[in-house]
Order: sequence, then structure tokens, then C-alpha cells
Amino acid sequence: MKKRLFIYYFIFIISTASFFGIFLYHSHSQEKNLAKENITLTSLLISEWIKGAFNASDYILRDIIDNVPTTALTYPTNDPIEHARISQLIEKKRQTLPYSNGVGLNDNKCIMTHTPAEVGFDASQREWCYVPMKNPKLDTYVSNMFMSNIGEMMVIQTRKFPDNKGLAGLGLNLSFFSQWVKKVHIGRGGVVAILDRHFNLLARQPESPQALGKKAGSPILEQFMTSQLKNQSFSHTSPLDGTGRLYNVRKVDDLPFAVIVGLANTDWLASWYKQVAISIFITALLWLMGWFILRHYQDILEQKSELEEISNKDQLTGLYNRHMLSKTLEKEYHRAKRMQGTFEVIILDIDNFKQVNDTYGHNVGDVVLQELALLMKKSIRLSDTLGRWGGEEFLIIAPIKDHQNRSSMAENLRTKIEAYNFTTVHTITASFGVTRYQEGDCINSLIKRADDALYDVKKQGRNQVEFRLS
Ligand SMILES: Nc1nc2c(ncn2[C@@H]2O[C@H](COP(=O)(O)OP(=O)(O)OP(=O)(O)O)[C@@H](O)[C@H]2O)c(=O)[nH]1
Repeated sequence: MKKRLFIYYFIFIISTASFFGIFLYHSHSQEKNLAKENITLTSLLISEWIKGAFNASDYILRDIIDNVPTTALTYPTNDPIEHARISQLIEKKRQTLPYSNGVGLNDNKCIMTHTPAEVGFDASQREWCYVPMKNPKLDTYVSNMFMSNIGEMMVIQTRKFPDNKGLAGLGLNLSFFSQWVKKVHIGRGGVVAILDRHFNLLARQPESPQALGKKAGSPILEQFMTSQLKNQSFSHTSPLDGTGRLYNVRKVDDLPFAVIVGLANTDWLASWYKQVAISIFITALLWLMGWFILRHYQDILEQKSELEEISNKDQLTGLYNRHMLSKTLEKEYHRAKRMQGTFEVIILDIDNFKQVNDTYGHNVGDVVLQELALLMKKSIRLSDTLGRWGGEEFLIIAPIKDHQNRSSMAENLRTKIEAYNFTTVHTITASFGVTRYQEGDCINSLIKRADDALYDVKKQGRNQVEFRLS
């Protein structure tokens, strides 16, 4: 029973651990999905902001192209007044766009005709000029980040004049990009960054001025940039700050930029960690409660079996009491009836026991009863039931195989008792009434027959066995 209880407890432990394990596994993937959704939407939002901003600056470029005649795109100029007017005009238009730090015009050979910096500068080696000029189908173009003549990191957006006659370009410094990343809050350990397609870092939140303009690529990013994917989520530990994060990286459609949004694992897992702590607490509590219940149940079982033992046994001799003998008789009776078998009932009574008490005292009488009980216990088979029927009377229920032959058990016992040397009294004898279950018997008739047989033995002089079947 004890072993079975421990098996139940073990199953309980495994079940609760599995339940909370599955629960935590599910809530972990739920939190992860939520975090992924969060960073995916944030990267989409920033990418839409960037696209919107470049659309706005493209309007300014279109406006400039509409208002500047292509004949003005010459270097050196032959009309300084007109040159100054156009320079003023394009500068005025630029000022409508915050974060732009320069506007310029180029002829079809990429020589700068109008610029607040260096008029006549040959930009044919600059990506922002030679790429669109060499590609007639490309009306507008946005460059990767580069270092300008005046040592400023910037990006240039260009739009070509009709018939490839030249182009207008707007320079945007990196604060143009910072404004977007500053607008989003992505947890305490989160990071938002914008890179160009050469993996130059254009903006980062939290700020990291020394990293701006430097390469911030990684094998995962490089693989993503060359893939067909528009956005991708992945887990990664930043080599910059050693923080583990869930990232979403997104290409900004037609522009040469990528937005990276990273949510620190400690942030998106914060509520899950709470669930883990609560689950551990509840599991420990359940296990503890289970343990106490188990121990309590064990105590109850032990007490129950002790009580059963007490209620079934005779206190003086340690043999079964009359109550238990009656139960056993009932059981044997039904078994014999069902199986068409039989069993023997032996009632034995100490001869002249009153004299023992009267001569030696009640305590000696008790010892005699105990010694007799022990002697009989040693003499019966395991399948027999021996008990104290009352006073100095004992009863034995002995299942037997043979219907015909009378067993020698009672006679053997009688001679053993007669021969035994009891403490103080030395010799006692006992009389035996024996019967056997037969068809048509009930328990009362059985007991009565054995009793009658015993009575007759007493009458006939005691210390004998009387076997009776009718
Ligand atoms: N010491 C002791 N004596 C008991 C106990 N139970 C019954 N007796 C005594 O057993 C004796 C039975 O006496 P009787 O019924 O007269 O029978 P007997 O003297 O054995 O005579 P027969 O049975 O006719 O041989 C009584 O003196 C009871 O007090 C017990 O638990 N301890």
C-alpha cells in the first residue's frame, strides 16, 4: 500500500510538472509571437515613415526640375545673374525640408553647376550621379551613405532632368534618419537601427555616435539583404552590447535602406518570467500539499490497520477474538458451500480451569492461557484459524480436503497439551468437541454440534476428543 501511495505521488508530480511544462511552453511561444508581431509592426512603421519622407523630398526635386531650365545646367556659367537666381531658388526650396543639408544641380557629365559647396566639382565618380546618369530608365535615385567633400556623412536623393540633361540632388544628413528611430520606444533593452545596403549604420536608438557610419553588418543581415525576403525575424546576441534580442529586419521597399528593430529577451520575456515564478510556486505548493496529504493518509492507514488488529485480536493471548472467528467462520462456510468443500470446527475447553485460578490465582491462570495459546499456535497449519472463543474456550477452523477421513488434528493437540509442562501448574488437560461442515449446515448448527460434543466429553470425564457429524 505504501509503495502504491508513493507511485501515485510520483504520477502526481510528473502530471503537475508536465502540465506546467506544457503551459509554460505554450505561453513562451505566445509571448514570442506577440513580440515578433510588435517588432514587425514597428519596423513596418519606420519603413513607411522613411518612404513618406523620401516621397516628400522627391516633390521638392520635381519642383526644382520644373522651375529650372536645362539650359542653366552649364559650367562655367555664362549668366552669373541667372546662376545666382537659380541658386537662391533651389536653396529656398531646400529649406522647406528639415534635415536636408544641401541642394545641387549637375550637368549630364556630373559636373556640379549649382551648389553651396564647390561649383565645378566633378561628381562622375559618385554613386549618386553615375548610377542614374548611366541608366536612362532611372528617373530618381537614392544613394547609400557616403562621406561628403566637407566630411559629413550623408545620403543623396537625386532626380534627373528630362532627356538625361542633368540632375538635381538633395543631401540628407544622418539626423534625417535619427528622427525616426527616436520616435519609437521598444523596451529598456531594445534597439532600433537603420542601415544602408552597404551595412553602414545611419541611425541607432539608444544612441551610439561612435558607431554611426561604421559597418554594422552580420552574416544573418548579409544573407537577408541578398535574399528575396522583405522582412525577417530572428534571435541574435548583439556583439555590440552582448544583449540577446529578438530582431525584425525589413528592407525599405525601393530605397537602399533596412530597418532593424530588436526587442531585448529580458523585455519580451518579463511577463513570462513572472508566469514561470508563479508556476514554480504553485507546483511546489501542490507537491508540498500532496506530500502532506500522502503522509496524513499513510498515518490514517497505519492507524486503521492498528485498529483493525486491535479489534480482531484477543488482548491476553494475542489470538483472534470471537468477532474475528465469527467472520472467518462465515467466510469458510460460504466458500465450502460454493465449492462443495468442507472444513472442521474444533472447540476446546481447558479442564477444571476454575481450580487453577482458585489454587494459583488469576495471574497464573492468565499465564496458562497465554502458554496454551502459544502451544496451539505452533501446532496448527498456516491455513487454519485459531482464536479465543471466550474464557478458557478456544476454537479452530481448519479447511480440509478429505470429506471422508476424520482429521487427527484435535487428538494431536490434546496429547501435546497433556504432555506440555506449564509454568507453575505443570499439567493441564483439555476437552475437544469436533465437527465438520456438511450439506445443509448453517453456522449455528455447526457450532452447536461442536459444543454438544464438547459437553458430552466433559460429562464423560474430560481430556478427550469427541467427533460428531450429527
Ligand atoms: N485467569 C483467567 N481465568 C479466566 C479467564 N476467563 C475465564 N476464566 C476462568 O475460567 C474458569 C472457568 O470455570 P468453569 O466454567 O467452571 O469451568 P472449569 O472450571 O474449567 O470446568 P470444566 O470446564 O467443566 O472442566 C472461571 O473460573 C473463570 O473465571 C481469564 O481470562 N483468565
